Amino acid sequence: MNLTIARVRLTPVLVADPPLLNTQGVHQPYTPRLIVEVVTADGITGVGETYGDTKYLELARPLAEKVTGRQVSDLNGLFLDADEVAVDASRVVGQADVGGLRGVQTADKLRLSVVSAFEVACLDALGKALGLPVHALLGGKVRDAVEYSAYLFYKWADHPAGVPSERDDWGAALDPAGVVAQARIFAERYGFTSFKLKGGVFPPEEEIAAVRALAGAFPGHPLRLDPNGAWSVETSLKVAEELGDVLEYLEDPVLGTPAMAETAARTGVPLATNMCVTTFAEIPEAFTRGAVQVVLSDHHYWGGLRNTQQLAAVCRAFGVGVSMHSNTHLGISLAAMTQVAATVPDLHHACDSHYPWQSEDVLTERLVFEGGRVAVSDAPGLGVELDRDRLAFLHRRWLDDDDGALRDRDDAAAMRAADPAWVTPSVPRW
Ligand SMILES: O=C([O-])C(=O)C[C@H](O)[C@@H](O)C(=O)[O-]
Ligand SMILES: [Mg+2]
Repeated sequence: MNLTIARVRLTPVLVADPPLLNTQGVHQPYTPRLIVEVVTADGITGVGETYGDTKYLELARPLAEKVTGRQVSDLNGLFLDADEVAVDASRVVGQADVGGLRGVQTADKLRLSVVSAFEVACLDALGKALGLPVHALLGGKVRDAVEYSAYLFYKWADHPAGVPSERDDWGAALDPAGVVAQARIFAERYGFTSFKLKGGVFPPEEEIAAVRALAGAFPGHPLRLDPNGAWSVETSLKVAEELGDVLEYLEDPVLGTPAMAETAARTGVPLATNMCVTTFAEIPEAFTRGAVQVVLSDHHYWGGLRNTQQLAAVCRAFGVGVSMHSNTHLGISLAAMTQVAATVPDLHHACDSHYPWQSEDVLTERLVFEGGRVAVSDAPGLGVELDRDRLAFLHRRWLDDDDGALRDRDDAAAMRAADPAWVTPSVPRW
């Protein structure tokens, strides 16, 4: 068996995204993703996926050259290669990813976000070569299905008039009744039993009312609210007091570890994060100060599936819970999330997934949620197959975006299509 990486194919794509609102603005009608394929000398292809914005592509290209010739089993070597890829300082100095929705931006985090897709692709290829599922390469599954939560968004019915986009059938959700209606669709279509509302869009009283309405419609179900750091400590404490009886956790109510620590010290409501702890370097301060009770891992920026396992082990040592963050990903990443989540013993919260919002995919068969869960595939590798026609179609859309307006996610720019005066709000917004 020859496991040498003979070539790497990088395919940036643009996939349809509905008009989902967050504190920065609104999702653009198409969002960039990067599909990574590693092909072994024996012709086995492994697939991975990550963020597709230009700064990720810029690193993926030299990394693809560097790893050619390595074994797909040489995952540690892959990370050494990634360490050597130069990052343009202007990409990270003073930058925060997607206007701050995913925490600090550092050169290492950028590298990890890219190499994670290569790691997943290598594991997929290795699993296919050995006839083993990825979870077996990670030590074996401890569960047969992984639970996900419904990811509710405030949402317009359509993208602004005149902006090319794909229609979706979700309708608008701009008030408590709309949020509950959206949650019912999630429950009916996918069987989700826990619900996360992306907040930071409307004044906190309106979002409190929406969560109350959800609690009334789904009594006893776990609920979460995530304003992406849009609130002050005092506002966060008020929300915690008003919703403490129905919240599983509050996610990133305030920005930064000091403010999270202050909030955590003054409420019994657990705090979760995918913003103040997004790298190993941020763990010591946050954990010793008790700033977070749940870390939402994201295998893309934490640097792959094995780093996700390591993060879970560190969290276990500190008595901090672990779950998963998600962002406009396709089926390859959902399969990867499911494979690694299946191996994490203490996974006590349903994972986030944007997948139901992504009507387009690059797979021959979409992954399925049943009873809010994705079954853990035991097929070799990730257990997914690329649909080359779909991949080519979505790549063609990326190529056709010749002014590059959609190649870098910009929620504030998308908002300006509806409201030309929109500027990214400074935080705390409330
Ligand atoms: O949990 C989160 O904070 C996210 O998923 C961040 C994302 O960027 C989300 O807010 C979005 O896509 O609008
Ligand atoms: Mg979040």
